[in-house]
Amino acid sequence: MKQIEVVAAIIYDNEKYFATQRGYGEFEGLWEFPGGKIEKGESHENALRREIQEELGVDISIDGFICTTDFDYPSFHLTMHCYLCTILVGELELREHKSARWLVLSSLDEVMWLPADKEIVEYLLENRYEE
Ligand SMILES: Nc1nc2c([nH]c(=O)n2[C@@H]2O[C@H](COP(=O)(O)OP(=O)(O)OP(=O)(O)O)[C@@H](O)[C@H]2O)c(=O)[nH]1
Repeated sequence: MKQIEVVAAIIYDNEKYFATQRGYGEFEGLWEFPGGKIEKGESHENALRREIQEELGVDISIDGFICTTDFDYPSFHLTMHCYLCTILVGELELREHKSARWLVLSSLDEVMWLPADKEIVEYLLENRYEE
């Protein structure tokens, strides 16, 4: 089966987490943590900084590793590495997503997450990551 390796940013500010809604493709309308595929030879950190700059127009600080999750979609196997991040420079701008929300922990379940992200949300709820 096809393997996809992705990095995702759990962007945190003032007790809220930044969730984005996919604007195109098979999973349009579902919510995710921004990020994307790691290119050949690229480090997780560089991939994450590049993707977040491309998608949201901001520079981030990567403050810690949260977890890696694996998920079997019908047509590919996903490995996703999640990092706790904060915004360093820039104003958030939705260049690819159709919508975004800052969610406190208790409202993380108010949006329809991509299937692979449910485990991440549970992990955040259990571990209560903070700056
Ligand atoms: N960025 C991101 N991707 C996720 C998450 N959860 C999850 O299942 N994915 C899946 O991981 C895959 C890769 O993400 P991507 O953003 O690079 O995908 P894409 O299809 O838009 O890539 P493309 O822009 O190269 O076409 C997608 O199939 C996406 O649905 C998540 O929280 N963040």
